[in-house]
Amino acid sequence: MDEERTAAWWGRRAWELLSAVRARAPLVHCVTNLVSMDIAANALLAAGASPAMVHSLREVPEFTPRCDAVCVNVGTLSEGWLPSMRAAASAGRPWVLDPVAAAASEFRMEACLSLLALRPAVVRGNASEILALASRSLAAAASSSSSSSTFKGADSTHDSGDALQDAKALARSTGAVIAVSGAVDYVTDGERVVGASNGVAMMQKITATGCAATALIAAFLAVVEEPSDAMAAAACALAVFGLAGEIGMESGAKGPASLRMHLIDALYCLDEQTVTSRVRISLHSHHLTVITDRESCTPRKSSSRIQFVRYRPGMGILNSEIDGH
Ligand SMILES: Nc1ncnc2c1ncn2[C@@H]1O[C@H](COP(=O)(O)OP(=O)(O)O)[C@@H](O)[C@H]1O
Ligand SMILES: Cc1ncsc1CCOP(=O)(O)O
Ligand SMILES: [Mg+2]
Repeated sequence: MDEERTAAWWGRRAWELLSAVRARAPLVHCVTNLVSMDIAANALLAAGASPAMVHSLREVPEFTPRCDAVCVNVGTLSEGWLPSMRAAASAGRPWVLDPVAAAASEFRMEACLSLLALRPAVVRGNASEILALASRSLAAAASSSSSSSTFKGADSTHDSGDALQDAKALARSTGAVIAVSGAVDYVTDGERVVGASNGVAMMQKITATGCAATALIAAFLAVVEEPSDAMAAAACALAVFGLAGEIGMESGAKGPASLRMHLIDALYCLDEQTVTSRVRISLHSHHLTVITDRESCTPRKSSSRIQFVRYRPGMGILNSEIDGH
C-alpha cells in the first residue's frame, strides 16, 4: 500500500470490492451474538453477500469449510459457543474477530486471546475493546493502556485515535490487520495506517452496528485476491458501511430506528458514482515526536514523518518542524 494511493484510488477500490461482493455473493458464516444476528444478516444481504448464522458444534466442522469467509463475534459469549467459535476460526477460511466488550470478564478476555491465537485476518473493535485486548495481549511488552477504569460494556469510552498506537502494536504481534472503529475508522497492519472517515455519530445509537460492520469486513475479505489485501478489505468495508450511514441520515432518518432502516436501504442502493466520489479513505500520516535539537538528531525511523521539537528544560517546547519522508 503506497503513499500514491489517493482518495480517488480508494474510491475505485471500494467500488471494485463492493461490486465483487454483489457479483459473487460470498457465503459468510457468522458465529455472532444474539443481539447482532438480525442487523448483521441484513447488512450482508443488502451488500450482496449471503449470510449464514450457524453455531452448533455439530454443524460447524462440516459447514464452515464450504463458506467463503467467517465472522466470529463474542458479544453474547457462553461456554457452549466457544468451541464452535474455535472450530469456525480453525476451518481454514479467512476470518474476522469482533472482541465485543473484551474487558467484561476474565472468561471473555481469555476467550478473545485464545481466538486471537488462531490468527484472524482482521480484528475489528471499538477503541475501548482494542485497548483492552492490546493491553492484555501485549502485557509482556508493558503496554501503557488501561481501559478497565472507564469500561462501559459494548460501547466505547475512547476515541479511535486513542487506540492507534496499541492497534499497531497488536497488529505487529499477532499478524492480524487491526481495525479500530469510531468517528475515523483506523485500519493498520502494524506499519501502515489508513483512516476511513465516513459515517455518522448516530450509528453508535443503533445496537450492533459495529457487529454488522465486522460481518461486512468478512464479506469483503472473501472477495480480495490476496490475503495481504486484508487491509483494503477492512478499510473499504468500513468506508462503505459508513457511507451507507451518511446516506441513511440524508434520506430522512429521525433517530436510530429509522436510520437502521435507511442505512440498510442505502447499502443496497449504492452505485458507482456515489461510492467513488464519497468514500473517504486516506493514508494516515503519523508523527513520531523526537524531543531533541534538530541538528543533533539522526532520525531512526525513515518510514514515518518525524517531528523535531526544540525543548528547553523549564521553558517547554520552543518550536517544531516536520520532516516528511
Ligand atoms: N462518531 C462517529 N462518527 C461517525 N461514525 C461513527 C462514529 N462512531 C462510530 N461510527 C461508525 O459506527 C460504526 C460502528 O462503530 P462503533 O460504534 O465504534 O462500534 P461498536 O458498535 O462495536 O462500538 C462504524 O461504522 C463506525 O465508523
Ligand atoms: C448490547 C450487546 N450486548 C451484548 S452483544 C451486544 C451488541 C453489541 O454490538 P456493537 O458491538 O455493535 O455495539
Ligand atoms: Mg462492538
